[in-house]
Amino acid sequence: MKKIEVVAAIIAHNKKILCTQRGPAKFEYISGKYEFPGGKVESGETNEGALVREISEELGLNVAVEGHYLTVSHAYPDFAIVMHSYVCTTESVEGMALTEHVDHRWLSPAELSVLDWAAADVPIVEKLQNEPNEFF
Ligand SMILES: Nc1nc2c([nH]c(=O)n2[C@H]2C[C@H](O)[C@@H](COP(=O)(O)OP(=O)(O)OP(=O)(O)O)O2)c(=O)[nH]1
Repeated sequence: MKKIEVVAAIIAHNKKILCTQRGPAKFEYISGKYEFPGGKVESGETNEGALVREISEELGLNVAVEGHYLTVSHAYPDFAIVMHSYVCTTESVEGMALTEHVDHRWLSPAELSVLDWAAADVPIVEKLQNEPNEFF
């Protein structure tokens, strides 16, 4: 089975977390799901470098990577992912513009479960809801 390595940003701002929604996708189990923005690591990149690049491309935001949060392995029916999540902060969200997502929400950890998350994200959402953090 194809295996991909992905980095994802838990962007904290004013004690809320940025949640982004994918548009229509090839696989129904990914289509329209909420996720943490990010993407695949390119060759020669560090995880942190890939994350800063992806967030700039997808959202026009300049983020600082504060630290590793949780790595999740998940097998979807057609491919498997290893996803490394990192807590990120940004000084300003002014001028944020979604280039790849169809919706975004800023939610507190307790509110995250109102969204329909990609399956691989569920362990991250659960950790965010169960463990207090200085950022949100
Ligand atoms: N960025 C991100 N991707 C996630 C999350 N959860 C999850 O299952 N994924 C999956 C969806 C995608 O199949 C893959 C991320 O790859 P990607 O964002 O680079 O790209 P993609 O497959 O949409 O696009 P492409 O570059 O292959 O055209 O990981 C998440 O929280 N963030």
